[in-house]
Amino acid sequence: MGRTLLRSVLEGEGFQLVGALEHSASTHLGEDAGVLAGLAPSGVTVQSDLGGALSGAEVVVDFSSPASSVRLAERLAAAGIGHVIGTTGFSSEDLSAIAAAARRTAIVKSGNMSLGVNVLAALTRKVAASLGDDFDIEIVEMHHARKVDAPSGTALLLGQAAAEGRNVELDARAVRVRDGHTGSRRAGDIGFASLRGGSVVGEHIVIFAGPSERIELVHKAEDRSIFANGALAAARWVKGREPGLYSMADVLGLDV
Ligand SMILES: NC(=O)C1=CN([C@@H]2O[C@H](COP(=O)(O)OP(=O)(O)OC[C@H]3O[C@@H](n4cnc5c(N)ncnc54)[C@H](OP(=O)(O)O)[C@@H]3O)[C@@H](O)[C@H]2O)C=CC1
Ligand SMILES: O=C(O)C1=N[C@H](C(=O)O)C[C@H](O)C1
Repeated sequence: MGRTLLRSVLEGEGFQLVGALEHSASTHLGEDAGVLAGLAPSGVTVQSDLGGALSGAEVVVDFSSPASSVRLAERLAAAGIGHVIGTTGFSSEDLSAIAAAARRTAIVKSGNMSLGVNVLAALTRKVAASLGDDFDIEIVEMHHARKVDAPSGTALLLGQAAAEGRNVELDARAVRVRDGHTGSRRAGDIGFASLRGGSVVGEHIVIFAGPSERIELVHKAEDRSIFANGALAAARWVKGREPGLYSMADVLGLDV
């Protein structure tokens, strides 16, 4: 995502790249960020020094790992710099740390930055609210072979929308893995299935399986630029906002 994001920043309008941060073992340290993204030199060098990378920054857009996003959230909160978090795979402790940071600075966090998925989440909430427990909700996701977390952040976001539509807690209803003699499906559960393979950018299906009929809501990402462009819309929106933890529905003004 770093390279995709660099291309969107450097080719788009209204943004100035002031820093590019990587982990300390990255083979890209010292490279020009523009060249790394396949563009003309940008004059910004990829570095692992947080203080250096943050110098002059108004907003940080962060697609990294849970541990680094939490560390970054704490640093940005102390500095009062806006934070856009696209990272997925957080533990509940990580989420609490991010919520605490959001008391001191504005954070937009979403498991999926695209317009399409956030509209899909709104639809999922509405369909879930319209149907009873005799419609079983299952969420299927497929991603490229190198994705490291499951279920995807998007699947969890869609599961959360379904749970809100049904007015239940996702944690109490989620079935994230099935294996062996599981027994029959419990009415009201929200199931997840994760597939990994090849170069799939990201596909999600929300299935409402009822007696003798089924509704399926589908999103297929075709290019990672949709995530980068959504993150930049969030960066523009979050700059100068009051501290708080915001979603892409807030950024996009979706009525959900
Ligand atoms: N909220 C959102 O909208 C999004 C969130 N994320 C999250 O951001 C974090 C960082 O993500 P990311 O930059 O991918 O992590 P990494 O930099 O760790 O990349 C993961 C690996 O997957 C490879 N890869 C990415 N896309 C594909 C594909 N379509 N086919 C085959 N290989 C692929 C990358 O290859 P290469 O280095 O060559 O690109 C890289 O080796 C993660 O937590 C991820 O879930 C990611 C995308 C959108
Ligand atoms: O790791 C990815 O690639 C993606 N991660 C996000 C997720 O976990 O849902 C968003 C997108 O689907 C791509």
